[in-house]
Amino acid sequence: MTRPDTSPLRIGIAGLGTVGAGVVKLLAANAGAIAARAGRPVAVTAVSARSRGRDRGVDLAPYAWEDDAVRLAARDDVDCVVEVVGGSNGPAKALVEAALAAGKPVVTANKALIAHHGQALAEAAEAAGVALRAEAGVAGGIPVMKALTEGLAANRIHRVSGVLNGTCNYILTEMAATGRGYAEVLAEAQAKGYAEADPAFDVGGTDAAHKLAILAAAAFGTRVDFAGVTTEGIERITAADIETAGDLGFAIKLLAVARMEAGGLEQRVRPTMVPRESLIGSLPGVTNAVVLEGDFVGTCAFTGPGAGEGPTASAIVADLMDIARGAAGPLFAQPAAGLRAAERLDYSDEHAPYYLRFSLLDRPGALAALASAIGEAGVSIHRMRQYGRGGARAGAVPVVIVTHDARREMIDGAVARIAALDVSAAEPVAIAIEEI
Ligand SMILES: NC(=O)C1=CN([C@@H]2O[C@H](COP(=O)(O)OP(=O)(O)OC[C@H]3O[C@@H](n4cnc5c(N)ncnc54)[C@H](O)[C@@H]3O)[C@@H](O)[C@H]2O)C=CC1
Ligand SMILES: N[C@@H](CC=O)C(=O)O
Ligand code: NA
Repeated sequence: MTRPDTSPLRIGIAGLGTVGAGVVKLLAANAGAIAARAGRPVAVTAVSARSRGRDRGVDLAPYAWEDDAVRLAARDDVDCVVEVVGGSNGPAKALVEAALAAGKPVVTANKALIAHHGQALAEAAEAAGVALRAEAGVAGGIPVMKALTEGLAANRIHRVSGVLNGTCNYILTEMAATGRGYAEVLAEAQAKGYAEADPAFDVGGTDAAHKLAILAAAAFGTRVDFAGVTTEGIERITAADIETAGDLGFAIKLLAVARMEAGGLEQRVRPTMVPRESLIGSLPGVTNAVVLEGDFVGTCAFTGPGAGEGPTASAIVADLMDIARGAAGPLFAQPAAGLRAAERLDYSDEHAPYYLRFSLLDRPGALAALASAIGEAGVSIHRMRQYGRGGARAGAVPVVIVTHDARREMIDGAVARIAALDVSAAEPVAIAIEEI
């Protein structure tokens, strides 16, 4: 029997923002427990960021500095690289490729990188015989990649769903709780370190789509198909939509769903109204949820913080500890070469009730024109409510409709007809309702 390696695992960290600084702090704060559990110390030796002098609340004096992050890969005192720079190309990709080529394991929080280049990078890691791990990149502190790679690995998973973007959940719940506006709450999420460098990735749904595509690959044994995710963000959701949803017993969530049916893969991210008291409907603040449905285990639900310094650092250090133990499993729960290409499922027949919000000029006949446009699109109305004057535009009145089950293309048809009416004062909003 060979003796276990008890020498320190020496880490080079690229990026010292919210996540990188969190990793430095966590490795220092819990060094003893980490060494005991991993069987050897995990110690930072070198770091890189854009600015050396910035105050990050951590003392960088003990660590070697590299201006060029990619050089971390070549350092003799770095055994393992942590990439927390961000971005699907540029220095993040160059560094990860250089580290793997040098036979060094990599831990990253960069879901954009993995969603775009995960297949090639995982194959490069396997060719080099080293680990590439990205737990922090998917639902932050929730150990969901580990669940798929280890605890649930014996199951065929047929559905993955949940809330995968902390910033959006923070915005939606703060707006609901405080009545504050979208822009103010988004700025607060940025200040707390939850948002991406470009928050359009959060509110536009792209970040959740990156994570969903990675989860789907690990859950279903398919290659990452980020381009196959139908994505819609929360940018057009207003405080009035959130309040009306509440009146109807619902909460609006940015729901991500991937499911495998008869070999076909559906992946979608969209604002959805879900029952307010449900697991998903009641998620507060930056909390994420991932629900995995397996053939033998049944349904497992995980909730926890999806973003922020501490939770993200927690996930990165857990990956580092697996590497220190020599026990890091494959990125996508199986060797990347064995992943099959995903066939996209045609789900155009899927029905759901929808919440529709229109803004109509307050004129005689406006409501009748709206109702007949909806009827012509083949959509049947379940409930309708007209609010008093005082819509976003002077002289405009918000009208909310809940439909019976309808296909999305029927809803899109109704929305297009109504948007073209001369009494329509603003672009309509359509949100699916799911009784999850
Ligand atoms: N903030 C969060 O809660 C979470 C972030 N992530 C991911 O973690 C990564 C980092 O995110 P944050 O720490 O929030 O970003 P951040 O913007 O706070 O930090 C980025 C760091 O990278 C450095 N950097 C930029 N260009 C560089 C270059 N060319 N060479 C070396 N360093 C460079 C910056 O100086 C900064 O220190 C991203 O991929 C993000 O998507 C993942 C999960 C949660
Ligand atoms: N911007 C992301 C950060 C974690 O992945 C989020 O808000 O969830
Ligand atoms: Na995670």
